[in-house]
Amino acid sequence: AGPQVGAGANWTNPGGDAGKTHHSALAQITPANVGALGLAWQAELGTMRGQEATPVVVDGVLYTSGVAGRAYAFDAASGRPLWAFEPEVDMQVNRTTCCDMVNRGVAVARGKVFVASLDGWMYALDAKTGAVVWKSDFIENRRKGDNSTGAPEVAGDVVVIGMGGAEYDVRGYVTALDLDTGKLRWRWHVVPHDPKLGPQERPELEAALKTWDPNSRWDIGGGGAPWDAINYDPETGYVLVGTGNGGPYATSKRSPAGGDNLYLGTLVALDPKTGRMVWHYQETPGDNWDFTSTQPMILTHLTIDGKDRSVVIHAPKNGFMYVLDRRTGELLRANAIVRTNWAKGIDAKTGRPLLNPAEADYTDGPKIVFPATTGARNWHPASYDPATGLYVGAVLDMGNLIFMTPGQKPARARALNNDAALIFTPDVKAALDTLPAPMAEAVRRLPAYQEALRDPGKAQIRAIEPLTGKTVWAADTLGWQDRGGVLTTASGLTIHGGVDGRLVVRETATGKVLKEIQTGTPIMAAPMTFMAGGVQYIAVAAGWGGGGYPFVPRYSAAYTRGNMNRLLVFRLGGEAVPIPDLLPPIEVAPEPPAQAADVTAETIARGQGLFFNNCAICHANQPRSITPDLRRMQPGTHELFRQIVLEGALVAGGMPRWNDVLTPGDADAIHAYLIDLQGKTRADELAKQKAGKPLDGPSLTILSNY
Ligand SMILES: O=C(O)c1cc(C(=O)O)c2c(n1)C(=O)C(=O)c1cc(C(=O)O)[nH]c1-2
Ligand SMILES: [Ca+2]
Repeated sequence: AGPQVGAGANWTNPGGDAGKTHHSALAQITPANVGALGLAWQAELGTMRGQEATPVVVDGVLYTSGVAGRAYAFDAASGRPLWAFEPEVDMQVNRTTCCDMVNRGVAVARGKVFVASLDGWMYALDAKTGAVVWKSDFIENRRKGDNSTGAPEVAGDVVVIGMGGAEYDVRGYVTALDLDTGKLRWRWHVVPHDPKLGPQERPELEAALKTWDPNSRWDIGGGGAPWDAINYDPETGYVLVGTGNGGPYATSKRSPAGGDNLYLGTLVALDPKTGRMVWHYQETPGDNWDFTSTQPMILTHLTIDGKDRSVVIHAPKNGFMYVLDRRTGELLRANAIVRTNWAKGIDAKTGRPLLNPAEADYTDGPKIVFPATTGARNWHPASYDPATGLYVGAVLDMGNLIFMTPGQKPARARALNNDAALIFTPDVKAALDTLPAPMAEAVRRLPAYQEALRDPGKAQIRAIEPLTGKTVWAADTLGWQDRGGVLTTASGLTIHGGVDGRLVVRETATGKVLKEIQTGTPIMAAPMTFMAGGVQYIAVAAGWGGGGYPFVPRYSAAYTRGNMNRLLVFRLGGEAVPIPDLLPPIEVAPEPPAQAADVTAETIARGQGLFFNNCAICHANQPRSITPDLRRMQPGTHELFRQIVLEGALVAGGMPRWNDVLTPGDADAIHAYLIDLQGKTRADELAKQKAGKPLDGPSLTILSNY
């Protein structure tokens, strides 16, 4: 492939073109006529979980994926459904999914559509019928918390897929399966295994081992899960992979003697024939902060110091924007795009960050670290527009308070082992009152606390010069949970969504808004564009979810109108989008049943501990959460509580069974805690109702663990 041209009539993979630039060469829709943009067709996806996939269009057929690895095919012009596929998913996997049941897209090649299910099976479907041609289990160790949310990537005659679970107990890897048969061709592990178990699988892992304490927490797995970005680069023939964060989070727990802990937080180039590593560049040596490098990559050409260079542009979670030579991994540029206090910069000579442990190592006490674990960037695809030279994407300039409990704990199988608590800077001030007094005092003394008060954070759609990191324009979104994917077109348009349900069209050069369409469903996924029957269309998946999904922001259409997941397709001269009705006001929590006779204050306290250890990552107990608000359980749910928690009575709906870790006594203690909480919630809400106040006040503090 030569210089970047962008996608044409077809949009052949979720990134659009071979470089995954999310840029289109199409120009039928222009700044002059975009005022006439309206709905061409829509498809309801029958779920209220998140949508993150960018659709693919090949010769008039639109293929895409949805919740837990469902796949769909539509006639791209008319929206006529051609087929739909729903994998049989073992919902026990939800015990180790940090960030909802999302899926980021399909691959299409050789008459087949490839999609990976949440529980780690690759499905090759007949592109014409949706029938399963083969399926292949790509999880290495089913006793661990491995799962899958990413899109498969075709590289020659293999399909490559990553996995997730680095907040739990996994050792990360990518897997290559034979395109025609699904047979395992190779696997590349991100981090070494316990050296006591014998030689490493590959020479590059023997090299990596030298950067780990021999007494690392191998039992927890080390992490590194490459859960999103994988790019096959036809120009070099390499597969580029962005690897994930360390597990547990803190280096001092994971690898007590320190070290870079290769290949965490790294871009690696692999040979797709063998899986052998060709080069690597570690963006976050010795990751402490869930700084994954799994964020989407863009492959293009840039003129640097007068020379044309084949580059990868990468802005991972850690707050820097990197430009690397994609043949060699040589660092060409690195600039901070947000506040970063974990590193003072990147040394251009060595390519290494200038680490700042005084401000960011939380081994001996709480720290406020910029950026937050949510990342300066996350999975939301950005776009590179070659005409203006602008990288346009969602950027979050925010930090978090991070702290951990002292000492080492035993690993818990298929459970959270990240061992760090997080409070985002917009909530830090309010949250200090809930912390033990000495910790709150320590936080108040941090220089970064003043910074958090001065500017708790902002989320923006920004246009950035990749070589300088300089922002050319920025548009505020509604809050840190309002982040979205971006499309640019050769006609000078930038298109993105908002979680309040708007589709926004801007002028790429200036950011000026040219058109807004209210859809009534939150839009986080990236819009894409294609031609069918001589007409240019713009398609986007709509639905709130992903990391932090149980905390539905008040400003999102998920909160005000439900979260009716849809695929929305637009064209010039289209119609108004049908908008879902407003939800009725929240009702007072129903009266809970009486506590069992033997319940004491200790039972309730024990139940609360168990709840926060096992349940709270999904059940945030927020009004209008996607997972049930357990302060509002109906009598029937209370009656079935043990069956639901221990026997899997609601497993089909996504609620796993827990009888392997919780005893009936534990389940009863959790129930006692929830009955107590429901009673208090009801009393509080009755008082509010009496005072004529709304029941859903300002958003509660977010204490996240992902
Ligand atoms: O470490 C991991 O294995 C892992 C997996 C995932 C995922 O698979 O979605 C996310 C993260 N980490 C993560 O740190 C993160 O911020 C995140 C956001 C999202 C999302 O879909 O919104 N997924 C994930
Ligand atoms: Ca993670």
